[in-house]
Amino acid sequence: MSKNISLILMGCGGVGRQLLQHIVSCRSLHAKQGIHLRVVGVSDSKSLLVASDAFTMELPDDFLLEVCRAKSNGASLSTLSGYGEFQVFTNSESTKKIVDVAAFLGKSTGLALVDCSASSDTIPVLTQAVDLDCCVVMANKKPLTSTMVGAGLPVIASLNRILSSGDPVHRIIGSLSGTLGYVMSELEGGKLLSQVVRSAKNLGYTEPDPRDDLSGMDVARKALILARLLGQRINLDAIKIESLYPEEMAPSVMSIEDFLGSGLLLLDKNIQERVSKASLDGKVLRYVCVIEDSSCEVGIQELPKDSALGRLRGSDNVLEVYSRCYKDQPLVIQGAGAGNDTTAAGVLADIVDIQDLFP
Ligand SMILES: NC(=O)C1=CN([C@@H]2O[C@H](COP(=O)(O)OP(=O)(O)OC[C@H]3O[C@@H](n4cnc5c(N)ncnc54)[C@H](OP(=O)(O)O)[C@@H]3O)[C@@H](O)[C@H]2O)C=CC1
Ligand SMILES: N[C@@H](CC=O)C(=O)O
Repeated sequence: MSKNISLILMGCGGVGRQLLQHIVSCRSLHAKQGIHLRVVGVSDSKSLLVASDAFTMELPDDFLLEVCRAKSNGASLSTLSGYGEFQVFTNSESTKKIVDVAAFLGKSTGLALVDCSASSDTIPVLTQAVDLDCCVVMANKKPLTSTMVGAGLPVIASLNRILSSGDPVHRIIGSLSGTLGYVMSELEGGKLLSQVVRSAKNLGYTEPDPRDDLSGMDVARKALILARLLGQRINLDAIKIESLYPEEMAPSVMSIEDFLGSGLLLLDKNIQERVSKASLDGKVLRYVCVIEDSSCEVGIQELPKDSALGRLRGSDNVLEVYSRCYKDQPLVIQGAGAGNDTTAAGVLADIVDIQDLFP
């Protein structure tokens, strides 16, 4: 008999939909592993669909695939009402219902809230769910306690392993943004910033608003998660962050359409000059986070072309970890750092990892 892992998925964008597809396609693998992922609810920014009786029922696989189809076509989840045995809740009702289900399942069968949104609006419900003995698994970094640093890469798991062996980590330098890794490496080939940012968005690497990446905020959130893991007691405002666009192009001033259409073009020249200047010294630009002792900062650095970070291509993340054991030669973690498939696979691995917390 399989162990059931009940879950509610919040967010059916690129990552959330891919996660549902992975869950469905891994059914026989999971059956061999003695587990069954029971999806009892899914939500987007406007609605929640939840099995009529979350204790005994789940959303069937054909319905989960229908959710993926509808959401890829840009429809809201509420358009699926009438498809099967589930209830539909909207806006504030959704939060209340998730908390109800969490209260009911948290202490009985167990429940994981899986946050694949890109919103900080989920924080209150996540907090309440944890208080109700539920687990949380997050691709979303806005709650700042996510396990999602480096998309599907084993960054946090590796650091936890080093730290728990008593090996103190004293420095981390890394390119932790799939978007900015891709952007910086493509600029070397002479492409324009405006061109490569649009490609990164089309490839699914960027946040819904690419300014979340270009401002350095997405990297800063990941850096904060790592800095805290190393014991730094800091908040985001303690991190020095270099933004790649000026204040007058901030989301509060300029719409995303204007930014992508005209704002970005104004940034092309400056960054091209920086790329050319670095190249004269045999260097390349990389947007990195540097965490050491009690400091944490994120921004552009000129790095040797033939270093691990300098060789980075595409949306890879590269992280160099220096500790007592990895003193002269760092531990290097590298691989795809963005993309729906790899990120959803990482989320799925995190869900499977918490199976021991379910009865
Ligand atoms: N894509 C990647 O490579 C990586 C992404 N991540 C993280 O994964 C998360 C998801 O990314 P991605 O799928 O690309 O983003 P998308 O913008 O494609 O999807 C976001 C989803 O969240 C939904 N949503 C927004 N607010 C809420 C809310 N309050 N409650 C429930 N759902 C909500 C949106 O609803 P609606 O459909 O109605 O708009 C949408 O379905 C982000 O936090 C991102 O930082 C992490 C690592 C890599
Ligand atoms: N927008 C992010 C997605 C993953 O966190 C990135 O580019 O790294």
